[in-house]
Amino acid sequence: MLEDDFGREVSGVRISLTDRCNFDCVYCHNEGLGDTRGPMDAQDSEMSADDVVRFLEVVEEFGVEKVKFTGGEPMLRQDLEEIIRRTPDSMETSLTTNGTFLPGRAEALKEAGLDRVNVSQDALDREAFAEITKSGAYEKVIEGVHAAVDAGLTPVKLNMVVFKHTAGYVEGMVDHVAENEGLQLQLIQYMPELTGKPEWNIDIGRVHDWLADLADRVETRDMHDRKRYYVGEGMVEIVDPVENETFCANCHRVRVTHEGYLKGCLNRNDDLKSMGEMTKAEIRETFREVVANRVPYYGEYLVQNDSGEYVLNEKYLGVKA
Ligand SMILES: Nc1nc2c(ncn2[C@@H]2O[C@H](COP(=O)(O)OP(=O)(O)OP(=O)(O)O)[C@@H](O)[C@H]2O)c(=O)[nH]1
Ligand SMILES: C[S@@+](CC[C@H](N)C(=O)[O-])C[C@H]1O[C@@H](n2cnc3c(N)ncnc32)[C@H](O)[C@@H]1O
Ligand code: SF4
Ligand code: SF4
Repeated sequence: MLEDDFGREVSGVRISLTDRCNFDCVYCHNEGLGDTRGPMDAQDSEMSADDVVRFLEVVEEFGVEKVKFTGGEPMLRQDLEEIIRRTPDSMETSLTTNGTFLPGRAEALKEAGLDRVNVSQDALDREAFAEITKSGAYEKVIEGVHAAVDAGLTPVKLNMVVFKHTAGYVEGMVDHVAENEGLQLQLIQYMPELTGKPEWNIDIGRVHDWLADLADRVETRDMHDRKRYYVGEGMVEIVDPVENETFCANCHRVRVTHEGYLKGCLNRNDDLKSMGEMTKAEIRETFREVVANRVPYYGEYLVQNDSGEYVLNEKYLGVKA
């Protein structure tokens, strides 16, 4: 396995298959690319299934054992089943989706080799859901979650971004996963630095404290040092990257944008490396280079100046892959 200068082995890759989406969530960071969503038709600039598979075959050689497919909305890719079918068997394969296209496709994804799915569901309330996602697809998403559980794409993690619009629904979602087999809850700290709306922020520390009191037991996951709270039959995981040095110190994934750029960190766009028409040998070298240039973001790469603004740590100015 390749390791960066901070001792972080790269055991996983996170691939955005498209930046297109049928939702318009108010907080969306579009995997670090900001609001770059274009037309809904398939775009020539998107990596082809062949490109994705070639990359996966290369990183398998380096011991990468997990792949996460995401987007935009990855299920807008009609060749998603093909990509999953051609993903190396040695890899754990998961998908993060808004869930609308799972009804009718969950079974086929399972048959193609998908192990599990995360579905974004920010509230158990139709109106709040519509306000956040700017879509009327609440029922479709609920149906999608059921389809995923029935197809055995479990555990199905429900992704909920904790911010001003959802804070009142956290308790209901915790009860929901405790009562329904096959579901887990993933509470995601809102990342204001990607949206420019700091006023929507909620203190995630309070959610940790509340869950610590409620839980029967607490575990810490290797990836990102994330806390997992076990409440009754349910599990609630907190994803809290913001200003969290421990999270970054345990970051083991390289990212790939929908256009086939490798990047060492979600929040950095200055270390992009295009795979373009590369041969496997060239991808091998580029992957090594991107891993060698990885630096933790919070605590190391990004620091606050005297006015409280986030600026690049001088130590890393000029670090470009
Ligand atoms: N800053 C940062 N955020 C991340 C990272 N990985 C995941 N996230 C955020 O965590 C949220 C949930 O991501 P998912 O794709 O559902 O899954 P995951 O938590 O990464 O992985 P699994 O739990 O293994 O399925 C998203 O909002 C991501 O942007 C990371 O490395 N850095
Ligand atoms: C960018 S979406 C892509 C996959 C898919 N469209 C979906 O919504 O699940 C991946 C995850 O990022 C989360 N996310 C988006 N913007 C965020 C932000 N500003 N802060 C925290 N999480 C965010 C979403 O809630 C979602 O769970
Ligand atoms: S569904 Fe996912 S990609 Fe689409 S707007 Fe919402 S968070 Fe962003
Ligand atoms: S270094 Fe930190 S911010 Fe960057 S991808 Fe890893 S955990 Fe996320």
